[in-house]
Amino acid sequence: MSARIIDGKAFAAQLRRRVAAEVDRIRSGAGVTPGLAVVLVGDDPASQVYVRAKGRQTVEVGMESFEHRLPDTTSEADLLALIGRLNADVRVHGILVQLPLPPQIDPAHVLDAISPEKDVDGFHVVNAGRLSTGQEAMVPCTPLGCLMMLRAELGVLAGKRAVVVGRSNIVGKPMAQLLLADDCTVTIAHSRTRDLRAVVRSADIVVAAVGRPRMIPGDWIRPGATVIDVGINRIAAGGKTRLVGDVDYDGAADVAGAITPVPGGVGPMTIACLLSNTLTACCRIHGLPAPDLGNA
Ligand SMILES: NC(=O)C1=CN([C@@H]2O[C@H](COP(=O)(O)OP(=O)(O)OC[C@H]3O[C@@H](n4cnc5c(N)ncnc54)[C@H](OP(=O)(O)O)[C@@H]3O)[C@@H](O)[C@H]2O)C=CC1
Ligand SMILES: Nc1nc(=O)c2c([nH]1)NC[C@@H]1CN(c3ccc(C(=O)N[C@@H](CCC(=O)O)C(=O)O)cc3)C=[N+]21
Ligand SMILES: [Mg+2]
Repeated sequence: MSARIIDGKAFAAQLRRRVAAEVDRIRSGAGVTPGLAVVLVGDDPASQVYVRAKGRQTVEVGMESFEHRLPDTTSEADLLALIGRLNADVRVHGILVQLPLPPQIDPAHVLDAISPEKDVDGFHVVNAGRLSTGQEAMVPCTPLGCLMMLRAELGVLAGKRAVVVGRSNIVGKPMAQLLLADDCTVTIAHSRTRDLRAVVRSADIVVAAVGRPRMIPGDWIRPGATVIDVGINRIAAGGKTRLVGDVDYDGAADVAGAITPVPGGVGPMTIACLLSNTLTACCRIHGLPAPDLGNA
């Protein structure tokens, strides 16, 4: 079998067009322009690439973009003070502090300081709690993007056996919550899981969020399964570098029913969902009906 390729770039472009249309609508209707503030501490090259892409796409959908670049010597107190100002700024509806942060800053303190209603990453404990108890939440962008692609690929997810490999607070755990909310039978695997091969082999849906290049070989995949590869791993390739996922793409594409490529899969959807979350946050803050763009 040869898997369908789930085109995350095309999905993301389509979601951005819908966001742009809604931004237009609330600007002319309510006189409100959604604004997203992105904070980058330090000069990690990968983070700079993401932050630049976010800023550009924010402007492209008609939102206001506020970028704050701080030196990697920034103190936690100074970063918390900036977050306080962004929380109070009525032009700002979404706040994202790019991770990872330099070692003198405790990410938990930072995520805690962001007003939950402006927490477009969905990393605040209030949003994690709201998601896991089935209340209206800001949903983390990466799992939300994965869910949207899975729904588009499979239709109803109820009853599917889903295996999420990875249990981080930003990807694995919220991904499992979203699949559970869509009535999947969910297994969360991690570094202490016994016989990972057999666990993965049982899945109709595999979401890989580990951070180990091609750790999941094709022969672990159940024939016809849908594979969502969250991993973004930069590896050396003939003097240059390239990105690969957590799944061996070539091997898995022979057996899977459908698979996301890396790059061009989950990554672009993550940024599109960030824009969608900013629109949602803006609508909730201003008491406007939030459009349903496939949100959880
Ligand atoms: N496309 C996108 O938009 C995004 C991509 N990513 C990418 O996704 C990947 C995961 O990110 P993140 O969740 O932040 O990573 P973390 O490092 O926070 O978590 C990795 C998880 O993988 C588990 N793990 C590690 N080794 C194994 C193993 N041998 N077998 C099974 N499980 C294992 C860990 O288990 P344990 O808990 O036991 O240690 C942990 O739960 C990375 O490649 C990252 O770059 C991340 C965010 C967004
Ligand atoms: N507060 C915070 N929120 C995040 O959502 C967040 C973060 N910190 N820190 C880092 C991770 C990682 N992440 C990615 C986003 C887009 C791509 C993406 O668009 N990738 C392209 C390739 C980009 C390239 O070529 O490098 C693709 O997969 O096609 C990847 C990774 C968001 N993260
Ligand atoms: Mg995210």
